[in-house]
Amino acid sequence: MSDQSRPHRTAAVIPAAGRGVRLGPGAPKALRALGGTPMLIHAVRAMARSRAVSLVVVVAPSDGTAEVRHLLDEHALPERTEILVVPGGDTRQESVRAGLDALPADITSVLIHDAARPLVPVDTVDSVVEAVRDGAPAVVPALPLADTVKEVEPGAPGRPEPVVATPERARLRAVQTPQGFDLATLLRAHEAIAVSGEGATDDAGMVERTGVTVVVVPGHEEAFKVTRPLDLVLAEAVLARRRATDAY
Ligand SMILES: Nc1ccn([C@@H]2O[C@H](COP(=O)(O)OP(=O)(O)OP(=O)(O)O)[C@@H](O)[C@H]2O)c(=O)n1
Ligand SMILES: C[C@](O)(CO)[C@H](O)COP(=O)(O)O
Repeated sequence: MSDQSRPHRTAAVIPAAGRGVRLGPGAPKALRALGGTPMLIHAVRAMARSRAVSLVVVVAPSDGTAEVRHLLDEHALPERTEILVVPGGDTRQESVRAGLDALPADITSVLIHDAARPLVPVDTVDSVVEAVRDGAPAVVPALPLADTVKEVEPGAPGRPEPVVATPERARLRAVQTPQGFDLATLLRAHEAIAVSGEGATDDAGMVERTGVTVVVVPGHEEAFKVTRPLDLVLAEAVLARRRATDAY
């Protein structure tokens, strides 16, 4: 359980050090444009829109910290939000760890948010923060699945893969970010996983392995991850619709 006696201060860590291989050749994914603005700037604004977030740590490509600092300086961001930039690592897990290491001592809870999810609405961010502040040590936004999922036995490349199981779809959720944590809980998970040397595809998965219960709050369709070229087409369409209908 989180320490309820300390005053809350929430930070967001944005891992943005990936190359974006699945998106295709070009600049690191977080620096590519969405509606004329780098995806990372959208992601920082998405975190800063939450009144609960007073610090954002951007984890930049290790050879791109100066470029990222420059980008942040030239785009409008709320003045009440402090922004730090640190260099990332070779894996998402290492990049998140670099962001956590930069947090000041008064931070009690943290959001980990993919730069690759630039359009997450503030209500989703706030509901994650609220659940953590209410005492949940680990919270993920998630949506039910539309497709049926099969577990397969991976075989040789190009060969059909045998199905070994069909998990009950109604019990499955597709997990998004920001994922919210009591900071001490997430740090313990990172330390435990670093020792065992195992990788993990999200932070909540690491916390689960330490025996802590992770809870789910509703995610949002527009919090999807820009991973492949078609995702960028969809993100452009969502952004254009927002700009036509909101003061975005
Ligand atoms: N070494 C890494 C790898 C990933 N990330 C970040 O983790 C988030 C989720 O990763 P993903 O969408 O897989 O991004 P990439 O690793 O850039 O994509 P790909 O796997 O296609 O190269 C992204 O914001 C990415 O920048 C990171 O900070 N450091
Ligand atoms: C953290 C995540 O976005 C949750 O769905 C996802 O696991 C990241 O995976 P990636 O392969 O690093 O994009």
